[in-house]
Amino acid sequence: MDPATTAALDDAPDSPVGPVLQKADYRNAMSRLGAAVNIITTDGVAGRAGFTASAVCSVTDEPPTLLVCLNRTASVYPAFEANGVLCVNVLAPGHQGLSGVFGGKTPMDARFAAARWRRGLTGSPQLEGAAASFDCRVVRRTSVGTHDVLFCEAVAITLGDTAHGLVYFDRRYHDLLPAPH
Ligand SMILES: NC(=O)c1ccc[n+]([C@@H]2O[C@H](COP(=O)([O-])OP(=O)(O)OC[C@H]3O[C@@H](n4cnc5c(N)ncnc54)[C@H](O)[C@@H]3O)[C@@H](O)[C@H]2O)c1
Ligand SMILES: Cc1cc2c(cc1C)N(C[C@H](O)[C@H](O)[C@H](O)COP(=O)(O)O)c1[nH]c(=O)[nH]c(=O)c1N2
Repeated sequence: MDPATTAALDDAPDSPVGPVLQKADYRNAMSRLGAAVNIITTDGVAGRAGFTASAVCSVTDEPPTLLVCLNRTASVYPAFEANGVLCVNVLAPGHQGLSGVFGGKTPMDARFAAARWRRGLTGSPQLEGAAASFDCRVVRRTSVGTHDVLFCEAVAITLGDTAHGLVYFDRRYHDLLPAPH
């Protein structure tokens, strides 16, 4: 393995399990793993909440299920835990600013004031102009390290007008525009 491209390793001789990766090495490498950007919303007994997430992927289409990874230290965590429903809103070009607003620290009312929303079947807010929205019930959850992995079964789907998207890669946003035919 090329040392220049290998993550810095802690090869302390007393380590019984071999090399230990540093968190920064993991994050640097993950910054090369481009991902769609999503705003995950919920509403219910614990109130309305939303956050930006790139740790989202498809699990199975029978039943239609996605997973969402949520840091348990996030201010939105209690709302997502109690409500049991959420909407995965896939962002489109032009949503970079909105992603920042939902990416932390901004008060919840100010986050939702930054865009227009509809109420989905589960009651979760659906973003107008999203590339796609998956209105879901959380059917299972498991904790791994700092995060909960939420398994979310879609009960309704809304598809945007055009196939376009927003990707987070190398710690920056990149528009994905329709290819010319
Ligand atoms: N999965 C996540 O929780 C996640 C993903 C992306 C960004 N973020 C947060 O957004 C902020 C900016 O991130 P950035 O991408 O510009 O730079 P960064 O150096 O913090 O992260 C680089 C990459 O590492 C991964 N990552 C970052 N924090 C993580 C975490 N706590 N758990 C698991 N994976 C994580 C993501 O893939 C991210 O794109 C940071 O505060 C970061 O923690 C969190
Ligand atoms: C591009 C990008 C991508 C992600 C995030 C941020 C950004 C900018 N954040 C962080 C998350 O949005 C943030 O912690 C929440 O908004 C909660 O912040 P507060 O605790 O409310 O300030 C994030 N958090 C998380 O738990 N899972 C994820 O997949 C992501 N992905």
